[in-house]
Amino acid sequence: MLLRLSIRAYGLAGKSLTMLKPLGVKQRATVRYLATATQTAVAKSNYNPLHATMPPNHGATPVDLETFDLPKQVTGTAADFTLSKSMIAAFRRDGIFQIKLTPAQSTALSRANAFAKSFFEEPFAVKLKHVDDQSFAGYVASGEELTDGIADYPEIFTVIKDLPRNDFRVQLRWPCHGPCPWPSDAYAAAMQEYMTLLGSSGEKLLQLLTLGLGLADPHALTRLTKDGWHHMRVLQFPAADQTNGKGKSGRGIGSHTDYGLLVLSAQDEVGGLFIRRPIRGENWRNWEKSVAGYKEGDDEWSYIPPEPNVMTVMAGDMLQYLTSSFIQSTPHKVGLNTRPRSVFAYFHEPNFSALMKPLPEYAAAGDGNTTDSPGIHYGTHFANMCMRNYPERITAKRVRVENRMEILPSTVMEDL
Ligand SMILES: O=C(O)CCC(=O)C(=O)O
Ligand SMILES: [Fe+2]
Repeated sequence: MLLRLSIRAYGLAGKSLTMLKPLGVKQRATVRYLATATQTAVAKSNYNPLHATMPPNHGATPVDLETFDLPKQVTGTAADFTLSKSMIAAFRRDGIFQIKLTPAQSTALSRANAFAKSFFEEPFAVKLKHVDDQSFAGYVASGEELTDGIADYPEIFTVIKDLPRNDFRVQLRWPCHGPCPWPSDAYAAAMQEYMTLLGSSGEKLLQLLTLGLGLADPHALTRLTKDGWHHMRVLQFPAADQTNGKGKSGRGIGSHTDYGLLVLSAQDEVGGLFIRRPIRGENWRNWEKSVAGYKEGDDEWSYIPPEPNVMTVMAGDMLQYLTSSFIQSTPHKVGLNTRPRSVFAYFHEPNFSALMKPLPEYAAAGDGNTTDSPGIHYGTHFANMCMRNYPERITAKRVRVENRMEILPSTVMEDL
């Protein structure tokens, strides 16, 4: 059987090879389908129907990700160590991997999804009431969020730490701190239950990364997430022909990286997520220079087919900074499909006040960071990103009117 394949890893990008045998293994990320008649040959041997969910008009390669099952507890056994090494290898090879949802997470996700759907079905005027002028939490209309200055299409409900007005940080007018404008108590309970369950996966992943990275301090990563600034975006993308015409056609969200440690994302069966695998020579530092819009139009993207009962795990900017780019944050973008699509993206983050310093074991890895670097204040990075993405939101206006960004230096805590 003759298969024409093109290998896109590193120096071989774009070159095509002729192979005389079928692929005996699962189609891996290094192999790219060409839209030719020979594709049917692939289809016969290892056709994955999920690949066909890729949104139209995208030049990308569907990939099958490595999927891991998290242990009940991470205790440093040989099995934990092997798992941690495989996860780090997957991050460095693919920029992303999957973990299985636990039965409790699946149940909580279904419940949260029912609340999400019924809120998004409310009249626009009702949804618009759920915004907060201090926290950036709540409803984001389709076309309101900007990536690289261009409107994105999903409707979003953003869950940010729900702080009462008498919390000292709200009183002191810290940027992004305030209540979450929930549609109802039941909605809040469903979202918070799901986030708590994901939080425990996030902590296990950090414990595993600590093992796999060989960190001398077993708490080097988990101490950063004490009272972590975990948040979630409940997203609903319209079908490609149901947009308001504000952004680029076919685009759901422009290419970007996310800001903190880990992104755990559960998508429905429709499909739309593309990621950029680590490519030698490509580096970015989103905290210094925006990665928004990065190489959005080229073909070097991988399509992540929507597998049931898994979450994808991507790395955020702070994990990249801590490891001096040994693990890079994962550029990703979203395409609109022929049907509406829903996603829960959960962000496992450092404490807002935490000051990131390169991990000593990785500080000299050639990324220009040393343990003497002044470090990055996560809260400043997060607030900068909110101001960049929602410049016209009532919350951003209030930040500007009250000069709240100037408060940020006083929110830093060197030792958590
Ligand atoms: O739609 C997705 O799968 C990812 C969404 C995303 O990138 C985000 O919310 O930051
Ligand atoms: Fe994202």
